Amino acid sequence: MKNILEVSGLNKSYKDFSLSDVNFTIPEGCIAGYIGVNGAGKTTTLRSILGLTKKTSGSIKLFGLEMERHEHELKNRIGIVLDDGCFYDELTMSEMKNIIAPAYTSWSEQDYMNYLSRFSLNPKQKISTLSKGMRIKFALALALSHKAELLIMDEPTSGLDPLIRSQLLDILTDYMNEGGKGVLFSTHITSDLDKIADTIIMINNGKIVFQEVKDALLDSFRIVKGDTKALNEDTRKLFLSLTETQFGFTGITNHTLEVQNCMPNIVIEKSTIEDIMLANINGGKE
Ligand SMILES: Nc1ncnc2c1ncn2[C@@H]1O[C@H](COP(=O)(O)OP(=O)(O)OP(=O)(O)O)[C@@H](O)[C@H]1O
Repeated sequence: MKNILEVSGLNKSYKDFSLSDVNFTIPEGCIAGYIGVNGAGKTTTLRSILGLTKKTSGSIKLFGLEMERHEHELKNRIGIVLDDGCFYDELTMSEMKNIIAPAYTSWSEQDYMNYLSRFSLNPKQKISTLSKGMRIKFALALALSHKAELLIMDEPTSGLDPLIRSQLLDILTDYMNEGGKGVLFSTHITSDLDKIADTIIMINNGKIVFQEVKDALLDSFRIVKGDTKALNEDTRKLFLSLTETQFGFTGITNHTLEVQNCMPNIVIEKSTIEDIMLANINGGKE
């Protein structure tokens, strides 16, 4: 399978924060969820990929081509939805579109009009009067109207109501069904990824913690509940994170079989992506 995006050895240093040796790939046909808590380095990664932030070192390849050497051609093939929007507030959506569309060689006015209608957006409305959800829909309409093969979206669902979030997820599903596409979607609302992501990439404190196929990831971690008497020096080591109260313990493990074998009277439940993300931060074990 071809890789749509390859990030290798990406480093970026600010005064108080560094992205350190960030590596991940997005193969064709993959929706990758890029997760991490506030300040983990998601936006810095996405902006570095897009050349909006100057990286310290590393290689970004899109469709097998180096971003630095083929920036103009490659940007034509990417749809971008950033949380700050980068729009001129005093313009209408139609005027803003007239500035953006000529930058793309494969702009489709028909697709654009279809998306505006699907999103119930009026092209004559001023950008300053758009709600947050409307701004994101407008950014998405622009991103999807030039036959982009990779969509890069920074927190597209944050601040959106459940109805708009669910519409966005439907649109991404339709987009992927066209074939040959990829999506990199940063978020801390991990429940959206339960529905649509194929791969989960987690970043914490500027470092990649894991890149895993979502189903395999969800399969490998389990929540375990039981009496604290079952905890001892050895069994504690089987957990990434543990919470203990007077009523018992709750832990998250990726050693489920061992836990089952050596801990009696426990309850084992499935974990969510959020449980796994938090365990990888709070547990601190690698
Ligand atoms: N231009 C900058 N100059 C200095 N530090 C910066 C700059 N941009 C970001 N940072 C710092 O880099 C760190 C990572 O920020 P970043 O925006 O990448 O995180 P994030 O994971 O996207 O967080 P959030 O979910 O809150 O958007 C933060 O500590 C932030 O303060």
